[in-house]
Amino acid sequence: MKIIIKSKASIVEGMASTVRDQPAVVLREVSAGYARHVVLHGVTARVPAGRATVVLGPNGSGKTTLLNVIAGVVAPVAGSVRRTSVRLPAYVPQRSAVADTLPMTVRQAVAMGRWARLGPWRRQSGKDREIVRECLRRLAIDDLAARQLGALSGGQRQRALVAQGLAQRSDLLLLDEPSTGLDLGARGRIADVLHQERAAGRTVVRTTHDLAEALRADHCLLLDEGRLVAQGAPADVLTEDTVHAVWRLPGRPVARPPEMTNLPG
Ligand SMILES: Nc1ncnc2c1ncn2[C@@H]1O[C@H](COP(=O)(O)OP(=O)(O)OP(=O)(O)O)[C@@H](O)[C@H]1O
Repeated sequence: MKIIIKSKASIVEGMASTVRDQPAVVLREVSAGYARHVVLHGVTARVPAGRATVVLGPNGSGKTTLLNVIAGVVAPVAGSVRRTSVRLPAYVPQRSAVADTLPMTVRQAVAMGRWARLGPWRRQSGKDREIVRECLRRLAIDDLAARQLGALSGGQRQRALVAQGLAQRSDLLLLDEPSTGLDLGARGRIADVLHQERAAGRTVVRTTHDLAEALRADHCLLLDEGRLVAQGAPADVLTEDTVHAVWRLPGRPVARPPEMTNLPG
């Protein structure tokens, strides 16, 4: 294992075993954004299969955009994205991205996770209904199943969105800040569920602002101003120096954030 941090035109390489795992997603020189606004610049990264990966970076660094690119919601303007998963990824957006006014119950919202698998008449089978019940149970929201989604608290709604993601039964689960703003109980519940998904061999990728949570993941992608500045085992990537540099924290003599120019694999 090694990590190298140099200044401009430098290399930050977390040579953890995770980077040698089979990839679930490979991005090569990806640039992407919205209309004429390019947000990601030449991102080359790997997401190891069957592992938990966190995407970190300051506000506006491009975490959601990267997740959108992996999900296929945003197409790159340059570079390539290769997903090895057979199924479409399950994407759990930030709850602020979901309208409060959606006229549906929690059960209906979770059942939407089955839509891609339903037949032409969108009729749920007994198995679909069982999967929905199971996902409601796993997120401890079965007692809220008949409530309107818009009438829930932020934390309850977040759990409903995660349940919808699980209901898709994808082998690649993408979550945008699933724990932000949640109380300890809700965070713990979501952490447990994601841990179980990973233990079942699924690939879990989530964005977060929580360093402690990030350090518990297997793999970390660190973004700064739309560029990948480090990837590897979280303990190797999230060193004090790197964190101070990327988040521009005061009290450290780091002139500028490191820039990744070379990647393993
Ligand atoms: N739909 C959009 N249209 C135009 N620009 C967008 C859109 N979504 C995001 N952006 C811009 O892209 C840049 C990166 O945003 P993104 O949401 O990917 O960052 P982030 O790292 O997830 O931020 P945060 O930590 O605040 O959630 C920002 O400058 C943002 O204003």
